[in-house]
Amino acid sequence: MEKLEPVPQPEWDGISYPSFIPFREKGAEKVMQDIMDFKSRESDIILATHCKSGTHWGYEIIQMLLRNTTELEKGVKSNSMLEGIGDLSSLDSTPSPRILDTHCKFKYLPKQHIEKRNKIVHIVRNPKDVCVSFYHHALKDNFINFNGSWNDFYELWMSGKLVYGAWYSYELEIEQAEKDIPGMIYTCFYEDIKQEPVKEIKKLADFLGVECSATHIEDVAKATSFKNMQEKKFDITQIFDGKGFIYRKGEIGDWKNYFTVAQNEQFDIQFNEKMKDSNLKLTFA
Ligand SMILES: Nc1ncnc2c1ncn2[C@@H]1O[C@H](COP(=O)(O)OS(=O)(=O)O)[C@@H](OP(=O)(O)O)[C@H]1O
Repeated sequence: MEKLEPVPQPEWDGISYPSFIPFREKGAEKVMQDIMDFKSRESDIILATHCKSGTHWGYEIIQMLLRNTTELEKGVKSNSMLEGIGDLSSLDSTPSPRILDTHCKFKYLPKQHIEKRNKIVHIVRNPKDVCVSFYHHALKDNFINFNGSWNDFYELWMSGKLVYGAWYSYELEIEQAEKDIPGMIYTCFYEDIKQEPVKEIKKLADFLGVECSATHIEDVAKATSFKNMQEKKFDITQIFDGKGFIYRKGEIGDWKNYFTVAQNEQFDIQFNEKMKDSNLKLTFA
């Protein structure tokens, strides 16, 4: 594959962001302040994820539950990402309930949404698989300043300097918020949804306050299977090699195909140190 020229990455508050975030056009301060000042509706759902944790998947499950449909949303999910939309007032015309997704840390979420205790769905994924998924994304899409090998990417991850900040700080911050404001955030795990989609989608429906039949839940699980989404969803990177990067593999444990024994040991040491006060129960299968 032809190598891409690196592009400069915008920064704000010590964190770098992908080049498609409209920092250059609007100014970083304005983009982030607009998110924090965003006027929330009671019915808004924020889908909060660190990158590559299953955002597109979660988005489709939520929209199917809320809209009582099994149709995948048309097109690329780009008009719901808080930091990706240049002009947030464009969301004024989106009918309720709106699903708004973001990879920004909890402290940058819309203040009103938090004050009103509106719902937040948070998906966590084994960070080793997140790292591998991120690596593939970075290779195909020049949204971060990366042009290297797996080992280079692994080092970048370990340095905590990837876009949106370190996985650890993201997850620890949202875990703390979940403790501080009980009932507002629903945390689910990529691996659980993959292994028991019907059970997990039912739990999500309960959190969202959506009543639906067992048949509908089963249909949503089928419609949002990796195979169906990979086949039917348009992925902008299909222009690169026909495969895209959003619906790449959709598996648990792909990290084992990339991490060396030494990298895995080093990762575990960092993970155990950073997460020593966390109660997150992750699956490292
Ligand atoms: N339906 C379904 N089932 C299982 N897995 C799925 C599904 N849809 C997307 N994916 C996988 O999620 C990974 C992409 O995560 P995100 O959507 O969060 O990416 S992004 O940060 O918004 O770019 C990416 O993971 P990898 O395949 O490991 O790269 C996707 O394949």
